[in-house]
Amino acid sequence: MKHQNPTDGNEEKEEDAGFEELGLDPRLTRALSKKGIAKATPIQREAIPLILEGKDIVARAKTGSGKTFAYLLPMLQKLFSEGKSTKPAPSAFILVPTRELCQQVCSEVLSLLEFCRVSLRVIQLTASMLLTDMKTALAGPPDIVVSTPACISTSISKGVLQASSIKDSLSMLILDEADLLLSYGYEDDLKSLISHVPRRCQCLLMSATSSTDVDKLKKLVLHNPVILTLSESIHSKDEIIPKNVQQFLISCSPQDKLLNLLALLKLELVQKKVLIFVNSIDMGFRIRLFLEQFGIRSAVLNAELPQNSRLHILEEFNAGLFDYLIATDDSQTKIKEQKDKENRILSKKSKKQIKNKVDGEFGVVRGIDFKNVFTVVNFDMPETAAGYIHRIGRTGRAFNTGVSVSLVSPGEDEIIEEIKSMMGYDNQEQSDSIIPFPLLTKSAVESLRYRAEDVAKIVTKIAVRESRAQEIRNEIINSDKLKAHFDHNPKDLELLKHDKLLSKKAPPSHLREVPEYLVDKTTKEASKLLKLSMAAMGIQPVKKRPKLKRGLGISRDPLKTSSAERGRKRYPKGKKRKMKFDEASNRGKKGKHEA
Ligand SMILES: Nc1ncnc2c1ncn2[C@@H]1O[C@H](COP(=O)(O)OP(=O)(O)OP(=O)(O)O)[C@@H](O)[C@H]1O
Repeated sequence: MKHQNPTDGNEEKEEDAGFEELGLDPRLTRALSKKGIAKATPIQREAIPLILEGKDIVARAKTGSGKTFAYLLPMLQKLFSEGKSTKPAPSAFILVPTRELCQQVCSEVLSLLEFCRVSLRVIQLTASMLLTDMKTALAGPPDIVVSTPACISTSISKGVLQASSIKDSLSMLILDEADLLLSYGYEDDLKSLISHVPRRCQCLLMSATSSTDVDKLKKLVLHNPVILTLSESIHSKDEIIPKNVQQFLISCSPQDKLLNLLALLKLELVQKKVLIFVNSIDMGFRIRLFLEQFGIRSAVLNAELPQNSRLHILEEFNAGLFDYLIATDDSQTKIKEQKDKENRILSKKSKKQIKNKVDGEFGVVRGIDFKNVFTVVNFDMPETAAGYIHRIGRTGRAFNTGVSVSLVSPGEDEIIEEIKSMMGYDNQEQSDSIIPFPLLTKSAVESLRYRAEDVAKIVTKIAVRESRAQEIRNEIINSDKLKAHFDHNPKDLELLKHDKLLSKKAPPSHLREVPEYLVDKTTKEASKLLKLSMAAMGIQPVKKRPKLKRGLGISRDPLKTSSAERGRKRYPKGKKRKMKFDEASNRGKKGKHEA
């Protein structure tokens, strides 16, 4: 096992290495330049020549560093040179932990093949496929299969893929997000597949974080691999997180997280597009309902949605059709809950009756290439340091910059310490690596407290549950429409809006804008500074979305209340009573009262 570090002195020359110097086929370099990709990233500079030489490699590089192309390009070149395959089984397997990643990698391969005008066939396998669909997909056979380990082992156990043919045909096996493959419970699937992998097969292991699982996989799959570490020092923080991601935190109570999130977004103190991570689907819907009362539209990406709805939401968000996406990163909790539930239910019902509501292959953190996300917000802190790294790795990808803001409540402090020590921040000079967010002042937060607390009160558990059920109904209908529609119009993104209003009543318009008098001078300056710095970096502010359609209520400016409202009975100061939805929404019309 060899460790490879960039040691030679001609780093500068290498820095500008184009793809031609790496020995890539001109069809591939032309394809990359058509995609506007000219300069190789460090992981690509190191990995591509070694893979072209036929070496097994373990590539550990930070999130967003281009690992996908680092293995796709040499893999395609190898298959190009093998020529049209007459083999009885696929030549290459790319194994990934989630269905979303399958889709993403498969579309990357398709796009490269299209540009190269090479007629290799790539397919993806997912757990929701019927056996007949699997048979159809694997007929031929295809040259490249992108799949989760579970689907490959199912197709072998069901005889759709012959183990003997794999032994004769497989020339490349790639495990992407390798450390997650085992923690997602794919160990048995991998072991059953690996027993059929021929010795001559070239195996690649890619991940941004290392773990004992990766070590386990190395022993299982690789032969005398080259271990690629791509950082100046083992403990450099850049090793796993791009240095172009500025990491901030806001300490607040769990109850004030919605208020702080509202202040960040409403006072425009963070740059769009914004990806908000939560640990549960309920919290995702609570945030969505809360924000839409203030005219901030979003979508919730979660495991309950039909798969093509999830993919369509990702495509719409990447296409910039909406600016805020709430992603439920419940990978750890979901698997644990599912196992607990199955164990509890098993005593009463047989396993086969368990309807698995939640898609076990769902995952929106690892490897998903969200386009142009400038800000990642950890509304709930992740359960592991690796989870944090992959979440904030959704921004600052390739050569872009990004910002992460974590809302940390007193019970979440230790995960911050765990993260700092994992990233080698424990020594003093690096203790400022995750710093308090400087643009949000206490007065700015307090200025929105009344409104936020009023609205938060009406976003009850029942409202969340109802909207969650409503969303499922909408998306199942959409999903059927989507399926039919996409068959005929694959490129159409306009068909469905996933960020449409979820509340039963149209939000009151006065909550949409923050009145001038509520925003202190410092905050105004900060917001202006942010816009100027983005403009200086050539990042256009995301265009304003068209105003929300007027609901049943007539929207009016809170400061110009009607005579009837001016005469409305005012409650003596301090006298609180249970507000209903409409009164809470009218509260803003008292204008000065809030200041
Ligand atoms: N050489 C390059 N120059 C510019 N952009 C690139 C280059 N290589 C890849 N990219 C782009 O960078 C983004 C991130 O690439 P990729 O998803 O492969 O990163 P990754 O290392 O796999 O990230 P993760 O750890 O999240 O899986 C993608 O949008 C990709 O198209």
